[in-house]
Order: sequence, then structure tokens, then C-alpha cells
Amino acid sequence: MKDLNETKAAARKIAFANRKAAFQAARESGGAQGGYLSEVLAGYRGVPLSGFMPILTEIDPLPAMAEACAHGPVGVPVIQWPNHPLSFSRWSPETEMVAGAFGALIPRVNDYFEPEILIVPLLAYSRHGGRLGYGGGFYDRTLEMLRAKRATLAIGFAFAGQEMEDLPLEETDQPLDLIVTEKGVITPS
Ligand SMILES: Nc1nc2c(c(=O)[nH]1)N(C=O)[C@@H](CNc1ccc(C(=O)N[C@@H](CCC(=O)O)C(=O)O)cc1)CN2
Ligand SMILES: Nc1ncnc2c1ncn2[C@@H]1O[C@H](COP(=O)(O)OP(=O)(O)OP(=O)(O)O)[C@@H](O)[C@H]1O
Repeated sequence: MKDLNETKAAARKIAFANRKAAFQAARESGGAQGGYLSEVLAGYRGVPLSGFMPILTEIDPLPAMAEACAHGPVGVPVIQWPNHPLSFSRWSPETEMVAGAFGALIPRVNDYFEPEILIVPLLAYSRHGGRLGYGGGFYDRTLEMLRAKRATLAIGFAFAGQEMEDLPLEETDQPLDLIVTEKGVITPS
């Protein structure tokens, strides 16, 4: 167990550096980041969706989320307690936001709902649908809870440069159904 934690910590260090490089390259090229995400979401109009408020060097899903708002409910994650699933509160570009735990913005007034599609932030992904996050286990617990109730689609959204081949995984890691980057769409194999 200690070994896996150490392996994950080492992978996170590499993943942070990879993501930072990809973020800076994307900023310098000024190219669009969310075109493929918009395209994928257009196939699920009206389905309750969660995005995320980008922090640090995360890729920006906000334009695609704003488009989806025209067709159905869109929300963002809100941390309730450590070691508990996330809740999702309704969001639109006009929603008044305040700082939440760990730096991401959350709506000032909560209006909770359960999304059926989650755009999932991540540090690193693998082509097999593996995902490495910050280590809170929030998305793993959330996806486990939602998937026990109904079919739930987890879409990892990341820079292409965040791919890692051999991600350390454990029993509780929930797989990604699809990975969308600024360069294309990956169906996990
Ligand atoms: N934009 C965004 N919002 C999000 C997430 C996310 O990954 N991205 N989350 C996804 O879960 C949740 C909160 N994010 C988290 C951020 C940090 C840690 C955390 O445990 N950080 C450690 C060290 C991280 C490191 O540097 O290795 C710490 O602060 O001690 C947990 C959850 C909900 N909102
Ligand atoms: N469904 C679950 N039930 C119990 N423990 C869990 C569950 N999911 C994850 N955990 C535990 O939470 C801890 C953190 O998990 P992990 O390292 O996979 O986080 P992460 O996916 O990188 O983070 P996040 O999802 O917050 O971005 C691990 O100790 C893991 O065993």
C-alpha cells in the first residue's frame, strides 16, 4: 500500500511537470483548446452535465460548458467533506462564484443536481482510460456513487501532452469512458 502511494506520488510529480509544459505551449500557440470537447458534447444535448472551474494549469472547459448551458443543466463540483463524493451545483456563465476548498470557484448559492456526464479534470491519463488526479479520491468516489445509480459517462479532458503510459492504478480507480484533448478524441482500449 505504501509502495503504491509512493508510486502515485512520483507519477504526480512527473504529471504536474508534463501538464505545465502543455499548458504553456498551448498558451503560446493561442490555439483553441475545447473544439473537440464541444463536438463530443453536441452528441449529448440536454443530458445533465458537469464541467469544472479550471485551476492551476488545467485545460479550460468553460467555452464548451457555456455552449452546453443552452441545451440542458450544467454544473461544477463542490467538495462537501474529505473522503466523500463531490456534489454538483448548477452553473452558467452568469452564476456568481466564490472561492471553494482547494482553490476552485464554486457557486455562491448552491443548486444541486446529479450529472449523467462528467467532464473530469486530471493530472495524467492513459490510453486505456486510466486517470491520475490530485490524490483526494474525489472523482473516484463520485463516479462509484453515480455509476451505482445509473449509466454515467466520464470524459477526461486534458492536454494531449498529459498522456502517461504506465499509470499506477488501484481497485478504487474509476475508468474514463472517453478522453478528449485539444488534439482529438481517444476511445480507451
Ligand atoms: N478544477 C478542478 N476542480 C476540482 C477538482 C479538480 O481536480 N479540478 N477536484 C478533483 O478532485 C476537486 C478538488 N480538488 C482537489 C485539489 C487538491 C487536492 C489535494 O488533496 N491536494 C493535496 C496535494 C496535491 C499535490 O500537490 O499533490 C494538498 O493540497 O495537500 C484534492 C482535491 C473538486 N474541484
Ligand atoms: N470509492 C472509494 N472508496 C474508498 N476509498 C477510495 C475510493 N476511491 C478512492 N479511494 C481512496 O482515496 C485515496 C485517493 O485516491 P486516488 O489516489 O485515486 O485519487 P485521485 O483519483 O488521484 O484524486 P481525485 O479523484 O480527487 O482527483 C486512495 O487512498 C484511494 O484508495
